[in-house]
Amino acid sequence: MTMLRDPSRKYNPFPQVDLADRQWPSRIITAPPRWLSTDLRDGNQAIVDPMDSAKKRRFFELLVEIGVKEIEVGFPSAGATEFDFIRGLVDSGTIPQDVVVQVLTQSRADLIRTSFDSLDGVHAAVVHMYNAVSPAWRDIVFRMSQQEVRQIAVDGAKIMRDEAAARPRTDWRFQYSPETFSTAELDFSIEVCEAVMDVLQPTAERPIIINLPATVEAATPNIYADQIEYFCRNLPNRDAAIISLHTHNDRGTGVAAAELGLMAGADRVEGCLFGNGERTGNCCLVTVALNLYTQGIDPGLDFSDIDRVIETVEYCNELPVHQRHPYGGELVFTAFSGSHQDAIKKGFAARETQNDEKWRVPYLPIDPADLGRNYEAVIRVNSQSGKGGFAWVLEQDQGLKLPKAMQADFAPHVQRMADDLGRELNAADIWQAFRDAYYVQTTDKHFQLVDYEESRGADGTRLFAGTIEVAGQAQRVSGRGNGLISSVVATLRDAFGVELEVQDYSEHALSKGSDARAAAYLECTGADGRKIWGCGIDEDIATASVRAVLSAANSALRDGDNPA
Ligand SMILES: CC(=O)SCCNC(=O)CCNC(=O)[C@H](O)C(C)(C)COP(=O)(O)OP(=O)(O)OC[C@H]1O[C@@H](n2cnc3c(N)ncnc32)[C@H](O)[C@@H]1OP(=O)(O)O
Ligand SMILES: CC(C)C(=O)C(=O)O
Repeated sequence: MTMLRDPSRKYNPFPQVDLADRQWPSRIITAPPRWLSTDLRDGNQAIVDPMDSAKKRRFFELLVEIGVKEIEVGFPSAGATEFDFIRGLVDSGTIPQDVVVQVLTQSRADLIRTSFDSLDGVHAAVVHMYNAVSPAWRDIVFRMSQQEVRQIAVDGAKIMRDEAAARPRTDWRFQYSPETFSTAELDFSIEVCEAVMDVLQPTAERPIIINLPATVEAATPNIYADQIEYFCRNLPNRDAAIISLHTHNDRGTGVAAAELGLMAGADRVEGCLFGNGERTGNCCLVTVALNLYTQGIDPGLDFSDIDRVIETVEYCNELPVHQRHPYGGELVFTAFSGSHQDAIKKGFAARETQNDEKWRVPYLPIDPADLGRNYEAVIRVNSQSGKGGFAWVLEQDQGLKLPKAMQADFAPHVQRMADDLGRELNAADIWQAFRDAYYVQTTDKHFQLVDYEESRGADGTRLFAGTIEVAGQAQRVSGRGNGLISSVVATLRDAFGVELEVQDYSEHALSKGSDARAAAYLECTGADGRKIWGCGIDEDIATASVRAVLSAANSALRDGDNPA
């Protein structure tokens, strides 16, 4: 069996919705929807080993902490694990008063009653009933006519109504899902929902939740939006219904469908954290919420410590959050490639001079710090990286702010290391490459400063007098110049024949790295006019500059200049 040359023999294009005057494309979302987490139900029913009570409890507590106010806690009639967890949650009295728990049931009398049993006594609860309504399910699963399928819903609604009335300790609310809504005839879905509403008699003050699932995502998200707008416009007594979305991700557009569905008039979104759920998963609540956040809308869900959320979700689901998952994935704020690194580094630098809070860092749609992520992982270095990459890492890790021209000088050292190792370079690798390239904080070098003193002559010139180890042999040397740096340059020239001409010098205080307080950078030309860079790091800024000259001398020697 292979892919068909003519797939139209097997698959039909999804029909358009007849809604020429659709309004949703020009609407914008200005407020967050109501959120329902179905992690403990749709998510849980789709994992290899469904959660035990301890895991469900841990997940429940996480959802409460994040700020989710509506939580589908399970499918109580599925078995003892589910029922006991829900009953235990209720009996423990730990469900916060502002949180409403929800359970799912097929529209079958015994299952509905078990569902009410599981929640009886809780302050407030939603019983969520479903039955499939679309042609394939009617024909294949139920082998029933439209009217018979409609009757399943009506019968179930009557049992819900009666069970609720018989258990007055709880504030019961109702939810109905015409399962497979997205592949059903719209007018039939409306007819079934209207029939359920006729039984349950919702009002604007006590509305029913009508949840419209894309049980299997079968079309582009604009079609789902059309379906939602059509449904909202044509449902009688619309004010008595909260319209809820429940999208799946079979075509990879579950989040888009939910967003367009909100534009089309829905009030509520069901989904799972990081998109767990049947098959390709449910709509990811984290993504929808943070998409709103990046548009300046407070989603009402708090992902300030997203790594802790991921840790719990991964533990409970026993599924990893993909490294590229929007907002949460380990790599989603990381740039390896040179041009991205360059732009991000400039973006962060611009923020330091910018005088407002507006986020404008290229390639980063959100400030990772808002999600509790630090900036260290924003730029990582491998063979695809550029100067901005290692410069960022050296600055973050060691506090070194390499002059731009020195970055270019150091780049081939990093590139060589990345190519040789054939893997990502971590901060320690880059620091090692830097120390090797500029003979910084290493004993493995030709010229090694042991000690020195500086004095001023009567004519204003400076005298450098010190001990320098040359290939392991200590030598007392001295030289005179207009300043400390030039006196060290003169010393190296007079004592060892090293020709260096200083072109540029810069220094800065260090906030990171061992005990060092200052870094000095020296740009020189060697005997043949070639550029040579030196770097010195020391607690004392003057000594750092002396070290920078020796660093340049060592580099000159390595690169074949001025054999001493
Ligand atoms: C889209 C969704 O995610 S819906 C949620 C799905 N989640 C789950 O199914 C997880 C929990 N489910 C379970 O543990 C089990 O399915 C149970 C305990 C609820 C029921 O188990 P069983 O009694 O063995 O029934 P099963 O699930 O196999 O369903 C088959 C029967 O239910 C009927 N049925 C299916 N859905 C519905 C419904 N919504 N309303 C009424 N009847 C239904 C089918 O037509 C079939 O009937 P048949 O045996 O006469 O052909
Ligand atoms: C029960 C319903 C809401 C469901 O999970 C689905 O259709 O995907």
